[in-house]
Amino acid sequence: EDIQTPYDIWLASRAVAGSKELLIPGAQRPLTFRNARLAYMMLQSNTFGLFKRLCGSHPKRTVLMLATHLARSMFPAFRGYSQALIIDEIQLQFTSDTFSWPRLLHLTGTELIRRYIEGLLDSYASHNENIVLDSAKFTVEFQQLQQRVRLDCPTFTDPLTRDLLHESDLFARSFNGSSFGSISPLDFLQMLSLVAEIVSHLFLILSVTRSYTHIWVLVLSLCSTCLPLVIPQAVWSHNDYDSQFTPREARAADRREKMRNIAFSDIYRPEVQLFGLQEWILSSWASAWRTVHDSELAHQPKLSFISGFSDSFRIFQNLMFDFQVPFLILLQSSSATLGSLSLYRSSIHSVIFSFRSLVTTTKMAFQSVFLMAAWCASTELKPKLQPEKQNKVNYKSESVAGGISIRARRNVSYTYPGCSEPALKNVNFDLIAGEALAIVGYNGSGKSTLAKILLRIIDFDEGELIVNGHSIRRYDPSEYHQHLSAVMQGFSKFNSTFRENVGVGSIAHITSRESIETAVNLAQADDIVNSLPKGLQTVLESPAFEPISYPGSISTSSTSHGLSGGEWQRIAIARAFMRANDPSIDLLIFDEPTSSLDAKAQKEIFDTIHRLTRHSDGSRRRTVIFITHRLSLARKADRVAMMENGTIAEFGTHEQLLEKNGSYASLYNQSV
Ligand SMILES: Nc1ncnc2c1ncn2[C@@H]1O[C@H](COP(=O)(O)OP(=O)(O)OP(=O)(O)O)[C@@H](O)[C@H]1O
Repeated sequence: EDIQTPYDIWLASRAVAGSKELLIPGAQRPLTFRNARLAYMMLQSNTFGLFKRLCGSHPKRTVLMLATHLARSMFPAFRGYSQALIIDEIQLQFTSDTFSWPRLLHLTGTELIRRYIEGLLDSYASHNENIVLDSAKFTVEFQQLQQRVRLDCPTFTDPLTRDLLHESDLFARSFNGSSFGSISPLDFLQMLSLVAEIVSHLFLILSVTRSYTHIWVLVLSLCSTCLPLVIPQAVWSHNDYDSQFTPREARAADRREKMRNIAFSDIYRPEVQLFGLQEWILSSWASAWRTVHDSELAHQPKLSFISGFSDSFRIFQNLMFDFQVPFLILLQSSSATLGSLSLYRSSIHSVIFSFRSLVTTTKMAFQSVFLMAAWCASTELKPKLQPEKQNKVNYKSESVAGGISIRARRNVSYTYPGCSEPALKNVNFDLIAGEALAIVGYNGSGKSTLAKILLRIIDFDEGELIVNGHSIRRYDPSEYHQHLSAVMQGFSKFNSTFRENVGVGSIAHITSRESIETAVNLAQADDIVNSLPKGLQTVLESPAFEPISYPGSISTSSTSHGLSGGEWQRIAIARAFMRANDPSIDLLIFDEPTSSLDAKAQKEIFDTIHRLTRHSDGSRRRTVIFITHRLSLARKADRVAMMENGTIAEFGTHEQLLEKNGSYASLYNQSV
């Protein structure tokens, strides 16, 4: 097997012995020799790089975190030892009749100061650790989001890629600890600390084992520790932010979720690519994250100089109550001191508990290695539509006058993944720059599929598509998208304000009220805006948005406003008009943009589209392709493509097709 990259390791770990099937995403990997070897390979080649990537913004603090983690793991042994010394001293004073209060106070005082310093160090270490972890959490979530908005639709259709992203998400989410357990690189840190704790205790145990009494204590301790294995586990207590959120923070938390939703949802992906929303999503998410994080920080325990005290008082508890009858009996018949026995016993307890934690943590870490592999591999994923560097050509607007020229050659065909029948087959046509093409045909005949291929949202399997003299595959999709505007059939309905729903059509102008109002006016949506309670600022209800509720989140259902299909359609048209008049736009594609509008509105919108495709002197400026079921609109186009069963059955002017007296003529005659 040639296993080298994190992707290879991840894929190999999903293999089911004796079967060709793969483990379902998120499934636990069995502990086999092969998986252990894979985990080792992953750790060896990627752990350092990953740590560097996640904690790279705080290198000094990370080193300090590692050091304090190790140092703190030795505190319990050190504490036990110093406690034993005090007990021995007191015992000696009692037995030798030299008891003195000042001596006792001196000893206790020294111990209190030691504990105070230890508490202070603890507090500083936690403070430092929080800073490093917060930054790692941000990085992991940011990179996850970045990778989502970077990838295109065809990349997501690959089932293996979907599984990879699923497991990579599990890894990213594990940083929050609460939902999936604490599987993360921190497990390795935890394992290191536990090993250090065990070693320090073992060292202590060995150094004080002096008599048979100690062996007895060892046996007794083992018994007393193993019996109550059912000791209630410490329960992770969540910080309850309920009612602590200010409205601004609640809005930020809400916005963070919305941006995540846009980045993750398949529904939004085409338009995220088409309108180049990547940067906007990332920056909006990052700023909302910071607002929420700042508020969470305000509720977290502060670095405190008094925290050392609380721990100091435990010494009294240990001194007074932590002795048991068997130990006292043993003590009577032995030369061992009370302090050494108490230390011995607590160390054995600690070793046993730490060992149990180590086993649990190691099991989790073993699983997390494969999720880590998924995360590392997912950051390397390449968008499928991205051309190889050596094949890439720059899109030149001025290369063809009057818009974009399109030639579909050699039987362009496309079959959706998982389908047996092609949705598009043997498509060939020529469109001169500046021409208007109407695509008509029955439902399911492949019109939208052809539009998506022309929009470079999906690829095609066979044939050749030449745009402005070059294969469409040679353009960087994001560059190509900057030269077109579109209304897609399944356009996005963002759970956001009316203004933002329109503004995303041109991110550069999203804050310009004037641009938005112009686009709204062109799409004849002014009346809708005027009827809304807060005008452009009204939050619209999106069927695609599923808000995740959490304490303090605002209820969007009570504040958002629903719209009709036709009203949403006007928003989509306004969105396309946001950039349609930009000089860089060469192609407009409208997939049934006015299907829900009345005849008058349809005509007016098409007049606007026609105006946008012409210079003021009437010369051609942009190519326009529109899909419509309304043949009275189609007849106004320069060319008409009649689609049937996934192919262009007839192509020509309206008059030519009528003359032909074929499918188009019969469809036309039925509709008038
Ligand atoms: N995502 C998809 N996965 C699998 N098959 C699909 C997908 N989208 C469309 N199809 C299939 O491809 C064929 C063409 O669909 P397409 O949406 O291009 O038709 P259309 O001509 O635009 O139809 P309509 O007039 O109803 O909008 C149909 O048979 C449809 O079922």
